[in-house]
Amino acid sequence: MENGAAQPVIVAIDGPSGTGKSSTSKAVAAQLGLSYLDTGAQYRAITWWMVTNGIDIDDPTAIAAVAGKPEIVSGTDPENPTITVDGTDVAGPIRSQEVTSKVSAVSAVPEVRARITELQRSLATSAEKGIVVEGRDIGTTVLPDADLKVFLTASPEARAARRSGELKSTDVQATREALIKRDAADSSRKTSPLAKADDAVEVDTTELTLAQVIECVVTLVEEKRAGK
Ligand SMILES: Nc1ncnc2c1ncn2[C@@H]1O[C@H](COP(=O)(O)OP(=O)(O)OP(=O)(O)O)[C@@H](O)[C@H]1O
Ligand SMILES: Nc1ccn([C@@H]2O[C@H](COP(=O)(O)O)[C@@H](O)[C@H]2O)c(=O)n1
Repeated sequence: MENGAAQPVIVAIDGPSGTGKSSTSKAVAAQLGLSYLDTGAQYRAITWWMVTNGIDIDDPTAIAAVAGKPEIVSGTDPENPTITVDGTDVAGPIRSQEVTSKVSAVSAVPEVRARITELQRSLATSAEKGIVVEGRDIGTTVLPDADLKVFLTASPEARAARRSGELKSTDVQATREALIKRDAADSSRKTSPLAKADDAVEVDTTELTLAQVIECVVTLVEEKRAGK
């Protein structure tokens, strides 16, 4: 560019539950001065709205009929990501066990995905310096032209141990089963399933510390920017 300013860079980070997408994406965005978008939080927010408004989660037609109603707003500062529904801060409630157990059913409804995908694209294109967007279908569907695509993986055992530590739960086996069940639902849905894009760089984080994963992704972004 003429004034020497860096071009905005779009980074897509996908992968199954508990692979470190949120922790990594937030830190990479903060280090590089980019915006950050947690797309899982958006699907959780619309699920929270459905539950709060008594919509039958087992009825995709009922979900589709109201998918356009809630106004979901995501704040994209990696130091302070926010999420509101119709003006209410839902950052806490969207992490409830009830929302976690229902989000895969809601996110499988095509009308929900169309609505949320539109929001995601609009936030990505308006991020002045660029953005790190994390989810399940970012590299394959939402932002197929992203400058860098990363697909994080980790063994179910490592992911369950991490998640149990976070939730202060001692039942690692139950956590492992819940993760596997959610991944299976997210991977088998018809519309934009959880999948690795053909041109994504796969990073197995099982034996890596969070700091090592962050460093790896920052290096990948810097290499892209340098045209390597
Ligand atoms: N490489 C790592 N080593 C150890 N712990 C990690 C690593 N990466 C992430 N964690 C921890 O694992 C937990 C899950 O990480 P995180 O929420 O970032 O995963 P996620 O892929 O975004 O999960 P989900 O899709 O379910 O939201 C967090 O407590 C985080 O601190
Ligand atoms: N791009 C995405 C992101 C998320 N989902 C759905 O949301 C659920 C919650 O995601 P978390 O990352 O917050 O755990 C996830 O299980 C998916 O059902 C999605 O479909 N697409």
